[in-house]
Amino acid sequence: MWDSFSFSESDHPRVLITGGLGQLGVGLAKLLRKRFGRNNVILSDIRKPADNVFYSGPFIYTDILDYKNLREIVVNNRITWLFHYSALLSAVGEANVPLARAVNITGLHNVLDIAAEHNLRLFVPSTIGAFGPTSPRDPTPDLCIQRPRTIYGVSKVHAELMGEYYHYRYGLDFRCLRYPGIISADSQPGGGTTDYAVQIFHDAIKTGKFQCNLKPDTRLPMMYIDDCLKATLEVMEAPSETLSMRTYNISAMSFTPEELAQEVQKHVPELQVTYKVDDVRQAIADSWPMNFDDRNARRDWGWKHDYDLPELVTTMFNFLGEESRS
Ligand SMILES: NC(=O)c1ccc[n+]([C@@H]2O[C@H](COP(=O)([O-])OP(=O)(O)OC[C@H]3O[C@@H](n4cnc5c(N)ncnc54)[C@H](O)[C@@H]3O)[C@@H](O)[C@H]2O)c1
Ligand SMILES: C[C@@H](O)[C@H](N)C(=O)O
Repeated sequence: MWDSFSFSESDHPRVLITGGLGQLGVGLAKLLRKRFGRNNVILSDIRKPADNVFYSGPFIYTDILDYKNLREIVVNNRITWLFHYSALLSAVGEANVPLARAVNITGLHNVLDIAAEHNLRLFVPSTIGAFGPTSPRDPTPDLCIQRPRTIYGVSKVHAELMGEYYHYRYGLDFRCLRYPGIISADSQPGGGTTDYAVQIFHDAIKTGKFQCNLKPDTRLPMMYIDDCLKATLEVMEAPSETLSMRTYNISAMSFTPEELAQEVQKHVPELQVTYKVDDVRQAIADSWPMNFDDRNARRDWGWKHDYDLPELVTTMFNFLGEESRS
């Protein structure tokens, strides 16, 4: 269906993004299309895309739980790189453990087997949620105890270990980054513990009131979406021999709701913040890293973030302010 790409585009990887209609996938597709050509990047999901997404480049229905459907798409489109974004995040995962187990674990098995069979370069994101209460939390290094207490975290540790196992056992080119909580202006988070840090911007603009579901002093690692997507492309393009590991922490900033609210109030001084703690999310956040040690990523493939907290907040308001004026 998408075979009419130009000659120069044929030198590039042929990319498939699974779970691409969530918070991160559309932005990733935009970045990759700029780099590799519009028709070389196929966005996929089980949901119906909005018009602007559908018309911005190739989109296809892909259910990662349907092994044959996934394999057919990889074969028919001659996919060479796969970004596996489908998942149920931490809070929605706790609300539906059987579905999270299916999507995050069985789905990953399908993706791994197809990637190994067709010699794909495979990116699977992991998360700060892959650590737990017995991990060192301030800071959390790449290699330490990982005993998460959510199905999301358990499935992500499983993904890290399975990907690395397939790499060493079968030569699969598996690459994995542990993302912090990601903050974006033009896409909504999909039900995680860090969602408050996106919601505060929308509520500040719309109502001037924000009710936070975590305690004011809950410190978590966070990152602006542009940094996250830049890191993802960089680690996929890094020469294999520069990667001393296959799973890396990446970090940009760490803050508490109180610190974020203070920075937001520099732009919206009238913002009123109240706290109504969600026990499930609070317990999850209390077991996660407070600061992330990403020295190995910085050393091996030159990772460097661009956005700190003030820069992030200014960028979010510039974007949302423009949107509300248009
Ligand atoms: N957003 C963050 O803060 C963050 C942080 C760390 C890691 N990550 C990881 O990055 C990836 C993308 O995150 P996101 O925030 O865009 O997630 P999201 O929840 O917003 O989107 C996930 C997508 O997966 C799709 N999906 C669910 N079941 C599926 C199935 N059976 N087949 C195909 N697709 C299916 C959903 O429809 C959804 O569009 C995830 O793996 C997530 O764990 C995200
Ligand atoms: C941190 C991350 O994996 C996701 N945003 C969550 O809170 O579940």
